[in-house]
Amino acid sequence: MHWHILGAGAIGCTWAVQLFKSKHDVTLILSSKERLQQLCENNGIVYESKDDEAKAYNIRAELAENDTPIRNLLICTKAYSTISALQSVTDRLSCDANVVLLQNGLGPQQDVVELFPTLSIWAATTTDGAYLSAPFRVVRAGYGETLIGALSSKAQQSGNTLCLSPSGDLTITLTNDIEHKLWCKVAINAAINPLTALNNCKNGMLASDPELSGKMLQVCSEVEMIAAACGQPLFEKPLYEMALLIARATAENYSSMLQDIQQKRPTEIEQITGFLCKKADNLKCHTPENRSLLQQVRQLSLPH
Ligand SMILES: NC(=O)C1=CN([C@@H]2O[C@H](COP(=O)(O)OP(=O)(O)OC[C@H]3O[C@@H](n4cnc5c(N)ncnc54)[C@H](OP(=O)(O)O)[C@@H]3O)[C@@H](O)[C@H]2O)C=CC1
Ligand SMILES: CC(C)(CO)C(=O)C(=O)O
Repeated sequence: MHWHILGAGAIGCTWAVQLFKSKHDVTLILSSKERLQQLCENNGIVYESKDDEAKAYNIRAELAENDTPIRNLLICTKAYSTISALQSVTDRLSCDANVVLLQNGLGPQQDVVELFPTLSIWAATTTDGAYLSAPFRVVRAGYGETLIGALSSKAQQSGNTLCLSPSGDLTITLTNDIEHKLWCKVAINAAINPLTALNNCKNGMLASDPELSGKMLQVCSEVEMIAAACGQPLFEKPLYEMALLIARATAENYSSMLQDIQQKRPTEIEQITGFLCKKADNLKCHTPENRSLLQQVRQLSLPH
């Protein structure tokens, strides 16, 4: 199976290597000639993990302007780039193409389904962890699970025909309720990411500092109210208990939002808290804690 991957960051490089190792044909679609040159100088993607020493994988790459058809596309950009990334290659998609969106946050996935109603759109959410130690040098930091499910009606009608597994060290599970899984992930990210970003602290502090735990409790109650009003009840346990569990399990981690701010990159705040606040506005729900976090993180986030 031939997979094109748009977004050769930490997650895109991880997937490229794992699909390549599982004998899929893989082509990266890069954003510029400079990035093609970088990949070439790197001798491909260098991948390392606790089980594998650093090793280079010679993975093919091209620009969006190339005109070969795309049958399977995985988009692993940040959520704010999903739509423009997809638009850069839409004229190359074959009529039966599968498009998989692997991003944190919510909003772009639904926008893509609306903008491209005839495409077979899938969404994915992952608890894997990876980071780049340099361009195209990826370190697999955590082994989690990736849930994938059909989002558009065309994907739903096609059944579970997505050919992604077996895919090396990735644990991939198909789900028929991906929207709910995306809501659960966005709720956890809304509980943890803005507070750690604004307080410049590791995730564990949200569980150990009573003042921060109190704020997280308020954030969680508002998020639960919005989710319920949108017909998306979250976990069996209260969101606050789930967020505390995850903050403790990832106590030594810096959230992705804090890392984005520290490294002067745009954040995904609009697709996390921004998405929830927009829903709250439409439903006339009062969500002062999330609104305040949204405004404060906006001030620290670089525009994209
Ligand atoms: N890293 C992790 O451990 C986890 C990440 N996630 C989520 O996965 C998603 C991806 O994260 P991550 O890999 O860390 O992000 P990165 O920022 O590392 O990678 C994003 C990549 O997308 C590329 N890109 C953006 N627009 C385009 C375009 N139009 N054409 C080609 N390439 C493009 C960027 O390349 P360029 O710089 O050349 O523009 C960049 O390399 C995010 O939503 C994140 O929240 C979820 C769980 C864990
Ligand atoms: C779960 C959490 C908060 C772990 O750091 C995360 O997904 C993130 O940082 O974006």
